[in-house]
Amino acid sequence: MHPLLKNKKAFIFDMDGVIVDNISYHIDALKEFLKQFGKEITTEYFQTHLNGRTIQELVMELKPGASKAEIMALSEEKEQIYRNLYAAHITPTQGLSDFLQLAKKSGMKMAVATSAITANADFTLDGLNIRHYFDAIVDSTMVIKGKPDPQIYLKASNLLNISPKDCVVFEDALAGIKSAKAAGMDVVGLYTSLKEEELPNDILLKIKNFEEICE
Ligand SMILES: O=P(O)(O)OC[C@H]1O[C@@H](O)[C@H](O)[C@@H](O)[C@@H]1O
Repeated sequence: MHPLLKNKKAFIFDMDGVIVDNISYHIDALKEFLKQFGKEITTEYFQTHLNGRTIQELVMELKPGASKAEIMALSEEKEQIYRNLYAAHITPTQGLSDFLQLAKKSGMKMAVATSAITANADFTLDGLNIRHYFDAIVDSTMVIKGKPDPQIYLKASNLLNISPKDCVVFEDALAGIKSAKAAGMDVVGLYTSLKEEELPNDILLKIKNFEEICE
């Protein structure tokens, strides 16, 4: 285990871009979904404005005044496109399985805190058969405010019963890093979705994948 992580008590994992390196599939799915609204996005716009935020919030911007049921139906529509695209490719981020085993053996509490909807969390955690590693799983349907608000990370630390200062968050997205820092947690940034130099510098570590911190 990396020396900077050893004296922490809990690891909280973001899901998309961290547990799976899948952001290009989300971008393709979103482009497809947005066609019905006559909208187009660039990869850069996605990275700076949308990655890590909930699809529900985006749907609310696309359809002001939509009911909760309409928001969830449209969110599910986009996420179904994503799951169809990614299902044949689902793979854990390099080194993840070894890292989860190592962390579990060293007594670390672990949680997932994702802006995804429940169906996507199920798809990923059961698809990779890793649900059993986690003491808590928080998705976007369980909080009122999504990332960059700190609520989701605070809820995860609360469920683990570990103080924020003893938690390390693994994140790839700018909104997610803001959320974790606002919750008072240290962040390990994965440069999966963004380039290394695009991640902020005021974080604990920048890594390409979990292999780097397994020893
Ligand atoms: O990185 P996280 O918090 O797991 O985020 C998941 C979300 O990331 C966003 O980028 C996607 O557009 C969402 O559809 C997805 O649910």
